[in-house]
Amino acid sequence: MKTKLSAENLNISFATKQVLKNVSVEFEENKITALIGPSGCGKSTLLRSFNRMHDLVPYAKIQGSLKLEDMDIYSKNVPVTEIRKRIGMVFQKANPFPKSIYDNIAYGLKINNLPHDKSVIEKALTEAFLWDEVKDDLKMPAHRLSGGQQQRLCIARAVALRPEVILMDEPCSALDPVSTIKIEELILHLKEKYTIAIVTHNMQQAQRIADHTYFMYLGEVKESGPTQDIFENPKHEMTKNYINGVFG
Ligand SMILES: Nc1ncnc2c1ncn2[C@@H]1O[C@H](COP(=O)(O)OP(=O)(O)OP(=O)(O)O)[C@@H](O)[C@H]1O
Repeated sequence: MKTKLSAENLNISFATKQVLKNVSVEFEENKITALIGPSGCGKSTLLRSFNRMHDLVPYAKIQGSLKLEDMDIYSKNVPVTEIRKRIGMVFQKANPFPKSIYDNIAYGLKINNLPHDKSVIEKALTEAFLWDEVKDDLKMPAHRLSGGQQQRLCIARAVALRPEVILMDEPCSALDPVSTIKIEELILHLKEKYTIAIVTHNMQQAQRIADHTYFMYLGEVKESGPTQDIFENPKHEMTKNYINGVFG
């Protein structure tokens, strides 16, 4: 097993509020790792720190080591554009650009000086299980797609840049059950090529797709392990209570 992405002794504060406390996590290559825990425990803050989304928050203080393989994600020598090319991100609410389906994919390729001919667009849309549904409407504004299709478009946009890691922050929480299952099938397919970290509130989802799970509480990692162990045999009472819905 190879560790693709890691955080070691990570502490993050926003002004005087400490949000992450000595967090250490490892995401293995070609695996899906779920981050679970009650609202406000710091899951999104952790995920976002991996592609430097807090850079523009002047009162954010980040201490500790974050690495993509051996590369220090916060090194002054590494441009943030390179990080975001290698570590893609998909958000809770699909956020397509106000452009056509085709241009949603082409735009990111163009600004990264990558080929953006139709075959590349087709490949990304195929990889995101969307091509067959949109191939005759590539010039249609992306916002006319359904929510689930928009989310798959955002995934296509991320995979078009050939990242190594895809971070997903509750990618299905705004979707109906059928669209959710489609995205889960897609995520399972994507792990053959990419390393995936996903924040989810959906315990069934974590069990259906994640190889490994971290349970967080009040800014700390309380327990981690193979997903099946976490759900069937949690070591801590708190993990047990959370996954059984005693609190959330
Ligand atoms: N940019 C920011 N400025 C100030 N506080 C922030 C910022 N981002 C996050 N926080 C705070 O950090 C804490 C953790 O938030 P975070 O979104 O990481 O939690 P979460 O576990 O993902 O929650 P949820 O499951 O509800 O999305 C919260 O108290 C939140 O208000």
